[in-house]
Amino acid sequence: MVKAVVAGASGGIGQLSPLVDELALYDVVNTPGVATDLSHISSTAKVTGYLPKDDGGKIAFKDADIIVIPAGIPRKPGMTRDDLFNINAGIVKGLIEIAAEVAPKAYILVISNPVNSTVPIAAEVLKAKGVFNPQRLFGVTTLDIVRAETFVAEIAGKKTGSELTVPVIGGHSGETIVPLFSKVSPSVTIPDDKYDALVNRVQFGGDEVVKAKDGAGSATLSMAFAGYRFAEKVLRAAKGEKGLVEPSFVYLKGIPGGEEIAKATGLEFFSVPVELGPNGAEKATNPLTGITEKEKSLVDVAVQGLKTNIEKGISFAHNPPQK
Ligand SMILES: NC(=O)C1=CN([C@@H]2O[C@H](COP(=O)(O)OP(=O)(O)OC[C@H]3O[C@@H](n4cnc5c(N)ncnc54)[C@H](O)[C@@H]3O)[C@@H](O)[C@H]2O)C=CC1
Ligand SMILES: O=C([O-])CC(=O)C(=O)O
Repeated sequence: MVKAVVAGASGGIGQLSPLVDELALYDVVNTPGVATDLSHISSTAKVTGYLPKDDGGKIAFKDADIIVIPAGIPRKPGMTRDDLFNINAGIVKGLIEIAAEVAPKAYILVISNPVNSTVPIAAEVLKAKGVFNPQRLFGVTTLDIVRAETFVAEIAGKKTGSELTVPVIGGHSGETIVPLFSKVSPSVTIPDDKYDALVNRVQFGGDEVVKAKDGAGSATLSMAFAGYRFAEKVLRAAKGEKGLVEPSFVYLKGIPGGEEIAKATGLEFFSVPVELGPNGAEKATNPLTGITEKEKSLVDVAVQGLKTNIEKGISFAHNPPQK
């Protein structure tokens, strides 16, 4: 039996249907409707919806195997992901507190932005409750990889991005997002005159959507695709499938292979390709070996931005503003 929880389930991203036996939806609004809607899909999953009243959060999260968190506000044009911090930091903190109490062994997938700060908040909350397992906490950066695959495929003349593996590392906002085109598999040649624009499009793909939606939010459908891809890999790996690798924003020191990346970057958190397995992130691969000079300078810029974002999250977790 696999129980999955989606917290923030009534939003644009939350309405996805993972491959699970039991799907508990939690949100501050609308979950009865979303749950009824999803329950009509001919899958084996039992779908239930919970609201905060009557301890709905705790009941929804209780003994979950995987908890996906897309709860919180999305961007509007002109905003950075960091502008979401003041509202979303508290939302993520509250949800992780529930997870720590009633589902301490769950794989936790944080989608809520700013991921560069919400994942450190989650780690600190779990540490304070004595249940932090770094191998089971993931910042979801898969949409950056999906975008990179799509945009590289366009330039490389491939039919679809799914023919390519494009590592994207670092964080999940603007210049903290670092695509490694030198490590695309199968390898591609990016013409020099297209390189900078391609990097920029991957780094600011989210802004492209925010602008086009013109006030109606940020990416939801492509994020649902990306979230599903990542969650499904975590679940397949949990069931014993081998060779499943996907980059994710993780706490490096708690994952085999992560220590050397933490040393090289001076950061505790960084998105790196992780090999998934029953324990969660079984191994982190050092993506920095053999990268080009251009990629090295992108990493340097990313590291600076990430340092600030990570510190902001950690400090919020220890000193949340008084209400
Ligand atoms: N990691 C990534 O690649 C991406 C992250 N995002 C982020 O995902 C988040 C959600 O985006 P959307 O679904 O478009 O927003 P949305 O506004 O459509 O949905 C968010 C949902 O969260 C719910 N919510 C608010 N407080 C809550 C709480 N305390 N507990 C449970 N649910 C709560 C809201 O009621 C709403 O239904 C945003 O922060 C957005 O920036 C969006 C796209 C990509
Ligand atoms: O751009 C945003 O705010 C949402 C997001 O994280 C993305 O689409 O990558």
